[in-house]
Amino acid sequence: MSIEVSALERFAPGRRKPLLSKVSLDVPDSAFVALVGPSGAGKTTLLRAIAGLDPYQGGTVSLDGQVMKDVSARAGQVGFVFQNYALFPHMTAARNIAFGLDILPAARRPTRERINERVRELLELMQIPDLGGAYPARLSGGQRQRVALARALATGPRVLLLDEPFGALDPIVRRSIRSWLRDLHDRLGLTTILVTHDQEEALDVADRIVVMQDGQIVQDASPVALDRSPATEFVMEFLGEAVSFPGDVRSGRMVPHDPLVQPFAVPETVVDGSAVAMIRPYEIQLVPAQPGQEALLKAAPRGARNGYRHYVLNSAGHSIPFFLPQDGVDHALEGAALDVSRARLFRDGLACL
Ligand SMILES: Nc1ncnc2c1ncn2[C@@H]1O[C@H](COP(=O)(O)OP(=O)(O)OP(=O)(O)O)[C@@H](O)[C@H]1O
Repeated sequence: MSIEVSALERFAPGRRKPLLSKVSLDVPDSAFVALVGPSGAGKTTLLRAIAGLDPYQGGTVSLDGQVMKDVSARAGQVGFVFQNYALFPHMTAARNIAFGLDILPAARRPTRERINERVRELLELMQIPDLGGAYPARLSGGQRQRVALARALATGPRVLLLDEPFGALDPIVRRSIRSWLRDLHDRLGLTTILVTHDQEEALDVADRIVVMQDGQIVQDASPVALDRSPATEFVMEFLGEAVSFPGDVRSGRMVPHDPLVQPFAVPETVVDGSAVAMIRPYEIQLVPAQPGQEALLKAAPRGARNGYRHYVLNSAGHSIPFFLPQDGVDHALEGAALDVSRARLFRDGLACL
């Protein structure tokens, strides 16, 4: 089921800035989208508006091209799991899962046998077949999240909205539950929007990442496109550690101010003027310094990871982290300069095209 959000606006009393300012978003059928952004960007506000849980003052939300007016219009089609959407503590896992079916009007409610069968199916699907009789207090965090997901899926929704559902889980459980969630999404043919604070989680699980800032969408792209071409300096920094090298573009070459960094070619379309090159530490490479160029003398080792050693050097007033393969490090450092030709270029905070 596709989701189309068009020019959505939400205002709050006593607040001048809109919580959502003309947000538009198209999520095709079967897509898995991660919604990321700093705290207060409007992610939860947008998700709740899509779910129909909060009012909005302008714009529309459509499912499969049908404009949805309120939460009842979405009933049964949209399942949601919110971080604070706790299980009912006085009900077993099975009754929690059945809840959405139990409260249906009599005419639409399946028989008791059919409901119990559906609960059994969902417990199987969640890989917790024996926990139907357990009360929430007895379940681990990961098991509770599976029950909450089962409850959201009980009515057979085609859209799943998840707001930080794994926030409280430890990193190992979190990693395994998210790949399981992705499998589930694929198997059930769902359309899923996941709000997460964890960039790695977003890049790992989603086929599209939507970055929000100040109640607006600043970029909507695949993980690969987002990494290769962040639209703004903010997006570049938000998605992971980045190092900035201010400099000048002159006739198709970027010349960083830092003397340790080699100039590099940029597309002819980038006009001359000041610019900032931004790069991930693992993309920085060492190359032999050109004759007459300042060369690296030393860098402080800072531990190792995955066969690479982490270094930090101080140059031109700021520290530059980078990684080198662990073999042959020492002679690679001496007399070297930094190659940052894999950097993205920005001007006034926006990507240079
Ligand atoms: N009902 C409301 N009335 C007034 N302000 C609100 C209301 N709901 C949210 N806000 C404000 O709107 C902004 C966006 O909040 P929202 O919860 O959507 O952000 P978020 O991106 O989900 O943040 P977080 O990552 O911290 O959960 C925040 O500044 C918040 O204080």
